[in-house]
This record gives sequence, C-alpha cells and structure tokens, in this order.
Amino acid sequence: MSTQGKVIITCAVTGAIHTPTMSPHLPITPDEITEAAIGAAEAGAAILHLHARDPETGKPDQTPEAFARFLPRIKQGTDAAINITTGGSPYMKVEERVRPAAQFKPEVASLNMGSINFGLYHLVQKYDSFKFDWEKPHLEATKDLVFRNSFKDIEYILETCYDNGTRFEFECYDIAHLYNLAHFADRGLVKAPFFVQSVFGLLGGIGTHPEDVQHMKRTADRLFGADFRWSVLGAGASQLRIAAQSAALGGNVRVGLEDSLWAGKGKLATSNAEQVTMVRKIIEGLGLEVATPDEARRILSLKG
Ligand SMILES: C[C@H](N)CC(=O)CC(=O)O
Ligand SMILES: [Zn+2]
Repeated sequence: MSTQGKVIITCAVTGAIHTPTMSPHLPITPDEITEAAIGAAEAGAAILHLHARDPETGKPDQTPEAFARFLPRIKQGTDAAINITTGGSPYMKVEERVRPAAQFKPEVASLNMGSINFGLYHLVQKYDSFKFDWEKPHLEATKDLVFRNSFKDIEYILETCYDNGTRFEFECYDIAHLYNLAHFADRGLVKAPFFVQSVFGLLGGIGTHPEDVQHMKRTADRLFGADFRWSVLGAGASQLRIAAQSAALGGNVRVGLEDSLWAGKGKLATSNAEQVTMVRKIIEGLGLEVATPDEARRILSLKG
C-alpha cells in the first residue's frame, strides 16, 4: 500500500528544557510519561520521542534506569516507534547522553547535527511577543550555554549505536547542520533515507519565518534529493504554523510538550494528545492522511 501523502507525526512528550513550574500538564513521573506517550499514540503519533526526568524534581535524568521505569509499559501500550533522545540536556556530556540509546537499541534515536548557543527564549515568551526578559536570573546563566555537538561527539554517538540497527532523527537547528549531515553521508557513516528533523525557533538556531522553512527544505532537497524524509518542529508559539507549512510542502511534523507548552493563542496544552489532535486536524484538513506506525516504519526504513 502506497505511503504517498502519508504524514508522520512525531510526539516529543516531555523533553529536558521546560520545567514543572511552566506548566502543570508537563509529564514528569514515569506514570505521567507512560500515560502521555500512549495518549499521544492513540491520537495519531507514529513516533514517540522520549526523555526521562527525576520524578521528585523534574530535572532531566539520562540514566538507563530512569528510562526503564516507563519504556516497557509504553511498548506494551502502543506499537508506535520509540525514539530515545541522545540530546539529554545541554548540560550533559556525550558519554552520558548516549547511554540509554546504546542500552535499549531503539528503532530511532535523536542525533543533534551541530553545536549551538542554546538560548531558552521561549521560556519567557508570552504567546506572541519576542521580547526577552534576560533579567530573569536563571536566564542570565543560559547566555553562556552552548549545546555541544562537535564532529567528534556526533561520530561517537554514530559509532556507539551503529550496530544496533537504530536509525537517527537528525536534528538540524540551522542550514550548516544539513551540510554536517551531508559530510557524514559522504563518509558513509549514516545510511539513507535520512530522517531530517528541522528545528525552527530556538534562539541560537534558525528562525520561524516561512522563508526559513522554505530555505531548509530547498537546501535539503539539493543536498539529499530522494535520500531524505523531511520533518519539522517549531518551538513555542510557532509549533502548529511550522507544522502546517511542512505538511503542505509534503513533509512530516513533530509536536509535543518538549517543543511547546501551547495549544493555541495563550492557552496551555492540557496534554500531548491535544497537540497531536490539533496537528492531525490540520493534516486531514489539507486532504492528507496520518501515517500509522507501520507506514512510518516503511517510509523511514526502521528495523521494526
Ligand atoms: C529542540 C528539541 N529539544 C531537540 C531535541 O529533541 C534534542 C534531543 O532530544 O536530542
Ligand atoms: Zn529531545
């Protein structure tokens, strides 16, 4: 059955950057992450992008033990493809970041294709204002935060996961990251089709203007031709607008509370499933269909 016109929805259920104080709906505990992931899959997500947190503090926890507290139940509750983060949080070393993916050998793992100054602007962003409030003390510190992904770090993650049959969600926060991916392709260290996840709207990366989206797509088309499957995520308020543009351009989409806490103008999303349902309406409104997990596996050549 053709997978033409099928749109893959990835849902990133919790992440590492948003904190519990920002939204009461952010899944923190293993139970909450399990429920959120299965709910997102039932709403139409074919891929679940997962981070773990300390259930007490909500702080990112990249230990395999933390992932083991929800992975088996999620796998039991849905046939969606599991995507384990190797980004962890920008404060972690790459050796720590890769451990869960190395141990659990998921179908998909994220791979960040370059280093960026990591501005957490959307944390202070009121729904549609881009005025930064740098005075907030915890933001002062982030002025010096670099999310490090050197060529050596990327090679290390590729080598560590290479024999696991894990395929990567190549996170590209800027045009240069597409060229970095092309570099690793030239060296034969990554296998086509490349699942390119273009990230828009994080301070330190590319913006959210429709021309930024077009520019990413055009550049990926030129560099990878038929060898890539394109997906996008928009940070904060731009999430659904960026997703709509991608679907209209034949691309795939990522939503979830990792990337945005919102469900429309000034309204906090009450669940990940709510964002999946909203983007699904846009996709079906465009006359397209949402891909099932098995269709996503075929489109991305996942090991299943
Ligand atoms: C913008 C997203 N937080 C990118 C991300 O999901 C990184 C990762 O987990 O490796
Ligand atoms: Zn992530």
